[in-house]
Amino acid sequence: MTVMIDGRQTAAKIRSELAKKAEVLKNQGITPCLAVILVGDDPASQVYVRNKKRAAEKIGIETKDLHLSAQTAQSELLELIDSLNDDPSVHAILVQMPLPKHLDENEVINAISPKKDADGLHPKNLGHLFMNEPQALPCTPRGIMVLLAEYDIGVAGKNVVIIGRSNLVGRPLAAMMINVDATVTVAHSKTKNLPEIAKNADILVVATGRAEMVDQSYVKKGATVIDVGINRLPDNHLVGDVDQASVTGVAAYLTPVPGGVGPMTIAMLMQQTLELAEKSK
Ligand SMILES: Nc1nc(=O)c2c([nH]1)NC[C@@H]1CN(c3ccc(C(=O)N[C@@H](CCC(=O)O)C(=O)O)cc3)C=[N+]21
Repeated sequence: MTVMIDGRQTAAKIRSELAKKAEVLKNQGITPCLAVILVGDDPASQVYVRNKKRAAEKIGIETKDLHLSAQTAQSELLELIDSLNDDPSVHAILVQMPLPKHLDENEVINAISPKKDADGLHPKNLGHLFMNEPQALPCTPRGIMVLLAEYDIGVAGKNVVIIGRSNLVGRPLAAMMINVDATVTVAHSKTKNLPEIAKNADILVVATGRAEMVDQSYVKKGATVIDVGINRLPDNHLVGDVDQASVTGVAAYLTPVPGGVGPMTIAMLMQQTLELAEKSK
């Protein structure tokens, strides 16, 4: 029997708590505000940005939409970030990734004030995370930790295998897992004997960006499988990085795509915006 983890429901519950928190802040004269910078016209990015905006509106978080052309120069983007850093009405800044090739993502993340780092990706915040004194946290890994807690899936002492070592997901998730006493393996495209290593996992997190690459040969009976992938197929339907049909019946818990980690990412972004607004007092 495989329990499907309901990210939509968990995210909805969190959002309704956040709406109350936003109300409290407003009564204190603070209107929480998230600035979202989107460079270029990637259709997937536009969908995410729209989802973020809708979630923010419902909670009572203001958003500032800054849509720049795909040809925007690095200097222009950095100037925009500087002006948002200096704008007291803005509490959180997110630059939608990936950026067009001619732009330097790391330099852009570095330019965001750590105090307004909606994504928790600034090196200072990543450093705090690695020292187990977390400040702003990356939203997708944080959403995964909250989902596991919500379903009472313990992490301490468990073998956690993370496939994928991105700055957005794999690396910060490894730190979060270490901080709660998991035994962590980070696997990636150069890893040898990947199915064998994955099969050691009590909790397997798949964040490779390769549609349905993980099937039941990677999964230990009774494991928890977290699917971080969002892949749009040519026929326009959405699949994860896990072959869900193959893994169903083997895993004890599985996150679906859509409706798993994705909605949690957005809920965590909203939570962080409120936390940053609160700290700005
Ligand atoms: N600076 C930055 N921060 C991010 O957090 C960030 C980013 N860049 N770039 C891209 C990834 C991806 N991401 C998602 C957010 C929501 C859904 C989401 O809402 N997914 C829905 C379905 C969405 C759909 O229908 O396309 C679901 O899984 O149920 C998915 C993916 C945030 N990311």
